[in-house]
Amino acid sequence: MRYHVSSLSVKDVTVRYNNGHTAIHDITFDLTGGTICALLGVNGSGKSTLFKSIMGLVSPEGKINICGMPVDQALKQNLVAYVPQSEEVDWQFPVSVYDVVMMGRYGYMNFLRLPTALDKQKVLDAMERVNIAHLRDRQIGELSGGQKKRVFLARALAQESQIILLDEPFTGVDVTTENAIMDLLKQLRDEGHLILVSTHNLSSVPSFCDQAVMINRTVLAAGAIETTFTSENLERVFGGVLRYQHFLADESEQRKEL
Ligand SMILES: Nc1ncnc2c1ncn2[C@@H]1O[C@H](COP(=O)(O)OP(=O)(O)OP(=O)(O)O)[C@@H](O)[C@H]1O
Repeated sequence: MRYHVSSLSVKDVTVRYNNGHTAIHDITFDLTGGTICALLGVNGSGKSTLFKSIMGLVSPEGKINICGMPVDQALKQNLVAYVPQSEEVDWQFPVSVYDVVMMGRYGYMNFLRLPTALDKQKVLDAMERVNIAHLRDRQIGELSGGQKKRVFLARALAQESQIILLDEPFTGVDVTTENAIMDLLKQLRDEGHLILVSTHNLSSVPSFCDQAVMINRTVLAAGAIETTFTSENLERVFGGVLRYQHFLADESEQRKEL
């Protein structure tokens, strides 16, 4: 049982990569537990860079506070779990589904990494919760896109972190898996977790997210979904891309009427 109130505070965060490119600048927002927040922005707007900053994988200027602690301290306490974009994973790496989910328990083990009975039970529970227990001995490269996503979700569940970051969890998954992932995120939200999820699937955002942070290298809009997920803000963030989506929706409505 954890007694931390989960919170994430990002203040004036700027990331310059080694090639001199400023990927994000002056990003500021605050979130507290029991929420699902969508992180929205076009390709290259800096969503993954922001996740990497929160995970301590890049060193930003500015300040990130997790449950009242600096990033390195929060990571040592297993307070943040990360579900990466599929492109960032080496699927040829020879590990089984069970091995990947067990990685979520590494932060609880000593340097010998010998799992206890509790670690093994948590891994089994996590696999069952996302319905991949039957795949436990499969090599991760031998899975479908949706199954791969579930494996990394299970790793995050096994880690039992208060804060869960998901980078495009719906890319390449079918509608059934997408709904299953959304239901799981809602359950975790109701259990008090703080969930930050980047997605290009705008149509599902209002039905499962409570808040949104919209970025294009810096924050363009942030707040409750009712006040932030407006056509005006979406136009600012997505511009012509969104107009095209509307056009397609209108077209399919017309087809139904014929
Ligand atoms: N390691 C790197 N070195 C230099 N520039 C980088 C690096 N990683 C990302 N960038 C650049 O930083 C910017 C933001 O990239 P990032 O991957 O954070 O965007 P994103 O919003 O996650 O995009 P997408 O929706 O396509 O996944 C882009 O212009 C990208 O080219």
